[in-house]
Amino acid sequence: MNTVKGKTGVLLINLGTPDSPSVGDVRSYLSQFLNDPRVIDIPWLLRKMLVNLIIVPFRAPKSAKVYKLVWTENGSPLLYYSEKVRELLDNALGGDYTVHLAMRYKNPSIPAVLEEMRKLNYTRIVVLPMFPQYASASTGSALDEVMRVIRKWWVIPELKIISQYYDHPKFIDGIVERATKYNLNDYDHILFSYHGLPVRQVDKVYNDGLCSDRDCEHTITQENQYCYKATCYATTRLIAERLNLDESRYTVCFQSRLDKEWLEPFSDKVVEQKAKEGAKKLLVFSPAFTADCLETIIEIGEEYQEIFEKHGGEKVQLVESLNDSPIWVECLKELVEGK
Ligand SMILES: C=CC1=C(C)c2cc3[nH]c(cc4nc(cc5[nH]c(cc1n2)c(C)c5CCC(=O)O)C(CCC(=O)O)=C4C)c(C)c3C=C
Ligand SMILES: [Fe+2]
Ligand SMILES: [Fe+2]
Repeated sequence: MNTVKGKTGVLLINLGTPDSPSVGDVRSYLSQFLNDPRVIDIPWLLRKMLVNLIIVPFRAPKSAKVYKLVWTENGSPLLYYSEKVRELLDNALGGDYTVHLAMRYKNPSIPAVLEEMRKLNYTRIVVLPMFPQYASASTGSALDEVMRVIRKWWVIPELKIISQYYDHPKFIDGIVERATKYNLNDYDHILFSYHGLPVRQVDKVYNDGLCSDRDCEHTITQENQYCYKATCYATTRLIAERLNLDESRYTVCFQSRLDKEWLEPFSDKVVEQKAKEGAKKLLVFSPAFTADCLETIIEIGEEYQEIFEKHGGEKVQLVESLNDSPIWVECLKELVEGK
């Protein structure tokens, strides 16, 4: 996009996806992603060795196979839906705003999109990552990259940064609306499966002590308001309340772990446990993902289905992400307008 309608530029940011599902493109994506110190937060030399010599070479061919499964004629679902949302939000906001889209990793890149925005001389820029719950590895990294670029500009316009919005009424409405497609009573148990994080990353939110010293499963306070674990549980409580779900009917869990010391309970283990307890049908919400992607379509929709069947279950039903739903666009519009 190289024309400007209004005085405010909105920068939507999502995580990013490989340029294609080829092994080379997946390797290049994983390399950029996992060399980010906010993602693999270990000392520089150790990260370089671990990521470039072990994780990426072994993971790239395996991930490429899975990316081939998720790829459609429109390309990566994550990029496809993010671009649709950009277009819908641009229309919804009207003439005073122009909406741009960038990806934290690969393309369209944050530096390239910001350079386009710089040349448009906006009075104000609103930065809006498409992650409802703050995590340093997602929102923090996207904002870090935006600031790294903008700090070099001669003219720094008015900036508004939106760090999280897990409790925005329209975000919750959007997920509740997705659930209306399903009869909750048809399911033996419901999972709220969030992308996982290393435990040490949530611990770093606190000035002293650990996440486990707090009651992040049950309360949100000024101190834990940016703890990803606390906001995932808070998101779940807000959705469950609206769906009249008793606590005994659902489990919060964390998926996509890279090693053992990640947030628990692990989603794959909960799926297995529920099958062993006799559950036949599971419904799975994934409220950390605003667009369907590899982690929802394949990990939940296919890999968890296999695990569940192997242990006696029948159906794992994924609740579709917000994707390009009108309520999600309204939510983003209200966030930009400061509502
Ligand atoms: C909620 C948002 C996300 C957080 C927080 C996050 C943290 C995080 N992720 C990895 C490692 C991988 N994630 C991968 C894919 C992926 N991750 C997110 C979102 C968050 N990640 C999305 C939306 C996707 C899907 C992208 C797509 O193209 O569909 C992958 C790549 C896939 C694979 O090889 O399995 C990796 C690797 C870490 C290490 C981390 C925090 C420390
Ligand atoms: Fe991830
Ligand atoms: Fe916490």
